[in-house]
Amino acid sequence: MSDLILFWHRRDLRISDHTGLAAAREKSAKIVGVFCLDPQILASDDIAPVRVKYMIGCLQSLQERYQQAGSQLLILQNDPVIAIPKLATALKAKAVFWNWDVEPYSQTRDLAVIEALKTQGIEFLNDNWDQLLHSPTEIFSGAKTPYTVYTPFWKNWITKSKAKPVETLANLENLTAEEQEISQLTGTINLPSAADLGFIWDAELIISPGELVAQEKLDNFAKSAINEYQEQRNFPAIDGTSQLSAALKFGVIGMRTIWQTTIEALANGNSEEVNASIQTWQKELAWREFYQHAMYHFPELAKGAYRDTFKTFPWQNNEKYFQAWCEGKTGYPIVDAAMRQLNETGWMHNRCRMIVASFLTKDLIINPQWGEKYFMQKLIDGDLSANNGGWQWSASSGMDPQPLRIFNPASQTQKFDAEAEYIRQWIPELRYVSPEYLVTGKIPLLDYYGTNYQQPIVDHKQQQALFKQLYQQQKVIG
Ligand SMILES: Cc1cc2nc3c(=O)[nH]c(=O)nc-3n(C[C@H](O)[C@H](O)[C@H](O)COP(=O)(O)OP(=O)(O)OC[C@H]3O[C@@H](n4cnc5c(N)ncnc54)[C@H](O)[C@@H]3O)c2cc1C
Repeated sequence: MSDLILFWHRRDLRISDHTGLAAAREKSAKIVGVFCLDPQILASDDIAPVRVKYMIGCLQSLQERYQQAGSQLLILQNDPVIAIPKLATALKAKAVFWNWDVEPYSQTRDLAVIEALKTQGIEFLNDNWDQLLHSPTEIFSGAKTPYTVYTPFWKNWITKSKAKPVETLANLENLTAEEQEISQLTGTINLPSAADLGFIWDAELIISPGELVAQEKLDNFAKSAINEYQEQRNFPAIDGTSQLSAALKFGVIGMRTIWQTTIEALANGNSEEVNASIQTWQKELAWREFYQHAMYHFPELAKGAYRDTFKTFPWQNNEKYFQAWCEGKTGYPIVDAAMRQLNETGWMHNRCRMIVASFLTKDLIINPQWGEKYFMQKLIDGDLSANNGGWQWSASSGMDPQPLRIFNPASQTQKFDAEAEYIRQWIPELRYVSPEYLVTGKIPLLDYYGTNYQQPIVDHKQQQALFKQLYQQQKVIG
């Protein structure tokens, strides 16, 4: 009989193209998966019910995938620092394997698990960076320091050779009947629903869970939309992007598989435009890695502004404005449409994420951390590194060298939603207002009476002048 290896899944809910599982499979055929519902994570105040529902769906699919491979995925609901070593000890596991993560909480927790395993004499392997093409310990500047600017990071990152997808887990041995009983006595449970955990999301998921769905999504994207990505990705009324962010957040698809798809697409690309489009998409994948590396090297990013000027910025933090922003009732149609898309579906188009983040910070002069947290409370793909990176970029508080980027909601709409299709989709009360008013945001007074739509809560021109003034003062103080 083979030695038992427990594989602890966290943000890698699949069995295909999985480097940690492949490493475990080289050692033994007896691999049993385990996922621990961590009460500390579930109790934090930035969890989106839609994200939990998606995750539970992915766990269900992972259970099926394990069964097909001949084994199973066990579920625990307890502090992993206690529960994982306890289960491994009870089952006399030879080793516990998992993939390493960049987030500060994960790293502290994992070190505690390692200590507990060591005291039990159980082996562990945790140095796989499955969710990245290149680990944060691989990419450094000429001065051997981590990059703080994206473009030089990309130039270096793209030159590094990338691993091929690894084989899907198969032909496994399962626990014996006796071991099954022991695992139950040690606290394994049936997979609960999101509602059982107290997270209610009644609407249909905008993105179906599971690795087979994610693979299909990738295949469909690679068949057509990737070829026009550069052109189409900025228009929120068009399905021009992959919508793979939730799958990537939970590791429902492997990064090597995604990369390989882009290489094949480039090989089949029949024009310079098509190849430029594919490379633009590759650059987005590199943004994801850049922000994860940044979080690993500068964990203080999770706590607030990176730039000194913004560490003590006099944010006005008007609660009524914040509420209006959250509810999509600012009177700025593009901002409101985007916030309503987020509230109703748990997803928002990237262009709109940038617009609403700029609006919250530069027009409403509200601390970006408020917006960052609200996004985490709503997004199906909410991810600490990407979300923090996006907010710091938009607020000008991050590592980006171009500090004052202020989006004008009207000109953004004219460029990216010129027919106001997106606005009319998400703001039903504006459906019958002429697009020419919606794109400028200058809606005739008469239309407000007919629609009940909110008049603008602030004046963009005035607010951007105020923001610039505060910024200049702050620079002098700083
Ligand atoms: C304020 C703000 C907050 C954001 N919060 C998140 C978040 O919580 N989770 C998240 O995954 N993305 C976040 N993003 C990045 C981006 O908006 C989403 O990744 C993208 O909209 C997801 O759609 P897609 O999968 O169709 O992307 P595509 O355009 O198809 O891109 C492919 C993949 O590349 C990655 N990616 C693309 N753009 C970025 C980016 N700017 N930064 C990091 N990774 C990127 C994502 O994993 C994405 O799935 C945020 C952006 C901003 C401006």
